[in-house]
Amino acid sequence: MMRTADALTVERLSAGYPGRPVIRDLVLPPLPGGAVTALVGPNAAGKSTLLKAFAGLVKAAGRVTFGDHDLLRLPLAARADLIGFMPQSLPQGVALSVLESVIAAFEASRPGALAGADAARRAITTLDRLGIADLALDTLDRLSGGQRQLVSLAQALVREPRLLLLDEPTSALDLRHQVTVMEAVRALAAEGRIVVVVLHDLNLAARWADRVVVLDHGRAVAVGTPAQALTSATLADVWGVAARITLGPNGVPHVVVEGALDAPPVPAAAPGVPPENSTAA
Ligand SMILES: Nc1ncnc2c1ncn2[C@@H]1O[C@H](COP(=O)(O)OP(=O)(O)OP(=O)(O)O)[C@@H](O)[C@H]1O
Repeated sequence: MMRTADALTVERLSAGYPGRPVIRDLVLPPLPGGAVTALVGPNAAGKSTLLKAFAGLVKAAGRVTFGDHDLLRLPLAARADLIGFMPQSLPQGVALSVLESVIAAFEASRPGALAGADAARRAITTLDRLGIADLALDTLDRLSGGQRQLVSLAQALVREPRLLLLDEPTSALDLRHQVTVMEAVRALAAEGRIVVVVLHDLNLAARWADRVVVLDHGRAVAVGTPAQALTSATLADVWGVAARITLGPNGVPHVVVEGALDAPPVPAAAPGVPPENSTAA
């Protein structure tokens, strides 16, 4: 039975690479179980580094607690038991079938937990949940970019982790698959998990996340509901764009980017060029 009271707390977290500090003294309000948190911010803000710090894949100092666990001091095997991490890209050159790769992802973290047939059943259920059971026997190397992304997500989900860290799970997906993935993300959170998802599409974040953390230069510059965190002022300060934000009837903000703040004005259409959709006389 999933414990729903667990929250992820981050206190004075610093993380980075040798000679390259990225996250500095980060403090976040507790991220509760059952909620989807979108992590947004410009390129190189430190979003992937933060997820990797939670997962134990980069050097980190400070304090991150998850329920009773002191995450940064937990041995990697114990962390792998709690956390499902979907990286930005799937490694190339792996000659496994989709199904074999998802079974392998399960067995890597829970060796011997299920007999072969049960592990296979679980892997197929996971593929089915993401609408890609028909890819089960395809070789990883022959998949499209979007299919690879869905398989990578299946590898993170198959262990049913309590903390799910997804790095841009929708960046290569068509509209229909974006919805499939975000619905799956919401369903996973509804089961009591904590989901932290890196997204570049702010409207996707606004539509699907309960809260948004805006990261810039390794610091959280806005945290709150989508409407609180995604303001014109934040988009100007952090992304350098002029944006109009409208609020839908359910309070969900919609972001329309009008241009770069330092860009020259867009020239008017040249005279004599018929507007689109007009029929030339
Ligand atoms: N392995 C590494 N070694 C050294 N520096 C790295 C390494 N990986 C990332 N960095 C640096 O850390 C900083 C943050 O990178 P990170 O990948 O966390 O950003 P991000 O917010 O996820 O960016 P993006 O939106 O472009 O994916 C960048 O300046 C990057 O160059």
